[in-house]
Amino acid sequence: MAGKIQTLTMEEREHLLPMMRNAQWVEVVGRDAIYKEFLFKDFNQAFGFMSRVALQAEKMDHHPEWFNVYNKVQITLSTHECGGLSQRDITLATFIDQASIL
Ligand SMILES: C[C@H](O)[C@H](O)[C@H]1CNC2=NC(N)=NC(=O)C2=N1
Repeated sequence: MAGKIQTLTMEEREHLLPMMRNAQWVEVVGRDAIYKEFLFKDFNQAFGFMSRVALQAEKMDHHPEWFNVYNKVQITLSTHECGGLSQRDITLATFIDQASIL
C-alpha cells in the first residue's frame, strides 16, 4: 500500500530547490510552497496551457493553486496532505515548465 506522502527532507530541498529557483520558481514566504508566474501572448495561449496542466493534475491526482487573468497565470504548488512541499510538487512543477513552452 502506498505510504502517506511526506514533505521533502532537508537533503532533498538542498538538491531540488536550487534547480527550481533556476527555473524561476520562488519559495513562498511564510508557507512551505513554491510559486511562479507565467505570461502568454493572449488568453487563448494561457488557457491552452492551463488545459494541459489540468489534465496532468488529474492524471497525478495533484492539483495546483492557480489564478488567471487574461494572459497571466499565477501558480502556487504545495501538498495539502502533508502540509508542505513534496516530490509531487516538484514533479508537477517540472511538467508545468515543459507545458509552458509549447
Ligand atoms: C482526494 C484527493 O485524492 C486528494 O485531495 C488530492 C487531490 N489533489 C491534491 N493536490 C495537492 N496539491 N495536494 C494534495 O494533497 C492533493 N490531494
